[in-house]
Amino acid sequence: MLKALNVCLEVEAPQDSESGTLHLLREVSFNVPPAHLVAIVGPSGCGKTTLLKVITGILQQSSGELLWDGRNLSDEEDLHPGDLGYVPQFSVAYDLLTVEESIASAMVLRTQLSQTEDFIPALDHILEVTGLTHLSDRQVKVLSGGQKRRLGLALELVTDPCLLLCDEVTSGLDPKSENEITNLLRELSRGHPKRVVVNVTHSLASLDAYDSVMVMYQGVLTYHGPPKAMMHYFAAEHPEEVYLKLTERKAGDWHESWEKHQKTYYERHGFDGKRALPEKEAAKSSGPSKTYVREERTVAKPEPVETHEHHDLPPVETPSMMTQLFELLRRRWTIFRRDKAQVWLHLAMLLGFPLLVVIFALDGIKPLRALSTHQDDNIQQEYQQMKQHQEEQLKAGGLVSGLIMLQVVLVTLMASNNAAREIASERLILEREKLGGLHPFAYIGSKVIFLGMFVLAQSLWMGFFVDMVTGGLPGDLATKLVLLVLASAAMTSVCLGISAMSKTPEKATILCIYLVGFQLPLSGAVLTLPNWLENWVQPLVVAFWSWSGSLSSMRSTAFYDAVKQVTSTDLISPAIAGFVLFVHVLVGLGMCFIGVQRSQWDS
Ligand SMILES: Nc1ncnc2c1ncn2[C@@H]1O[C@H](COP(=O)(O)OP(=O)(O)OP(=O)(O)O)[C@@H](O)[C@H]1O
Repeated sequence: MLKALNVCLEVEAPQDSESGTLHLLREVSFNVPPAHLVAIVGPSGCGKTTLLKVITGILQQSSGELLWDGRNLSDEEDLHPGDLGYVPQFSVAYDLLTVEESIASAMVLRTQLSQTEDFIPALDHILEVTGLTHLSDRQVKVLSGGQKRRLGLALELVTDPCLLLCDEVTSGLDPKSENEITNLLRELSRGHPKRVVVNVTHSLASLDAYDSVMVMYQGVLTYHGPPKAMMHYFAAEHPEEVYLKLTERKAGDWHESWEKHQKTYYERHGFDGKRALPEKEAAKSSGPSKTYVREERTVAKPEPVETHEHHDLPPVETPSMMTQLFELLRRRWTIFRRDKAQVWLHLAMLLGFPLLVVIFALDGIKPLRALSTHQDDNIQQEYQQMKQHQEEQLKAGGLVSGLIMLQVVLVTLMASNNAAREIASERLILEREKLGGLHPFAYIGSKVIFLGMFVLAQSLWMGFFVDMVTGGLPGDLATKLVLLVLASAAMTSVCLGISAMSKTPEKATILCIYLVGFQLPLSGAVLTLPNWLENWVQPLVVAFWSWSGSLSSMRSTAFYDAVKQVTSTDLISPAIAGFVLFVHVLVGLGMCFIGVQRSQWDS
């Protein structure tokens, strides 16, 4: 049984509002007996979704209690992820996966069926009961609104939950489909002796199929009883008239009225967990409010519940973290492969950016090579010899510094492009999957491995290619490559952190673009910052560490002096630069962990 006792939810009102607090739910109390299908109806904005979110635990009530099967959900642990099914209003499937792939992925992430031979039959069964078999190989992006709602429901059926909460799963369907889905919800409510199915709906036409209806109005519960008795309670001829009746009184008055009648209605219809009263006795036992409610006509007797034979099985166990991680990686890779625009963009950047660096090097390769032949231990002598070629040397210094910086900036640009939207663009799916038992480390691990492949491919190819074409830039190649990889990893990690903390992909993208945009001017490679500012800014600038560490790796060559002539920014040793970049990676991962853990349903 699902029970609510005086559940209230208050939030801070917007600053310009007169009162300091908004009462989204006020003293909502109800009992929903087992094997029961209940509809929540009410005018838009009356708190239906909010009530569902409080039941799921997404929102925490300010006061009051919620009990499931006698267990207080506020004091004890939330429901087991396998016991709770929540179909939100929005689609929680990836556009580029097919219907079948989406359900199969939910099964792998939320159950241990993937290891067994029951996997395919279970998948086929879910497709069949939700009427999606003929759409199984269709991509989610081409589904209609109604079909997406069926899919949302199918994704929740993978764990056979005891408490199934649906937010407008029947909205946007044609009357036939709406009937089919309502009947399916009804059948599901009978499929387990303890199961409760709740559906928020705007459609008043098919209320008769529900065992009971809750009518919400401005955050209060104004009625909870059988659909036919609802018409009587509100003295309405048609269900639609109920909404009109609601506006005739204040929400508080409706609430008081219902408080007076709730007990009687519950006793009469057996919602208090006891047997329903015989009809005659029930009619005597309560008279609805004389002023607002007419004499009761025929009260719909709840249909005899046809409970399927069902053993009280423990909730479906969630799979191991590694299983989830590999499934997330597999799924991410499938989505990436199918997003042709992304694939081409990545290829263009991977191959085009190193070419861009090389184009800038073309003119300067000659003096660069000339300079490289003069390197030896006697730098002073070398310097004297080179004095006459002052101009070429300055050019070579500027070129070496510029080429290293250009590589770093382009690599960080690719990194931010890879990571900025990675989490923010799938936030709601992540929230749903977290509720379904997804381990945050499995999720973050899959992102680290997926983006790590780009980090390695982009930075190593950039480093090797430029080195190969220019005939070898000065300095130790291995050190330069490590610093380039670390620059890419640091920017990827920080941008992934920004993505995890941001409410929308747009916000994440803008922040990451700013971050990359400021790398060049703040690195000190072109203009030197004042000392007092440098100490504050430099620790945060990825490009500075990779650039200056790479230049320092040339310390034993004539290039170092040449470079020092074109910049007065202090250059940091490769070891320190590598360490600071590694710290950046850790900070980004920390942000990512905090952001992923944080609940962001309102994205
Ligand atoms: N976090 C919040 N802060 C402030 N107000 C909120 C918050 N969440 C919801 N609300 C407000 O609470 C009210 C109820 O919202 P809710 O989404 O529950 O309505 P609803 O009955 O489901 O509406 P609809 O039928 O249109 O989906 C709305 O006025 C909404 O603006």
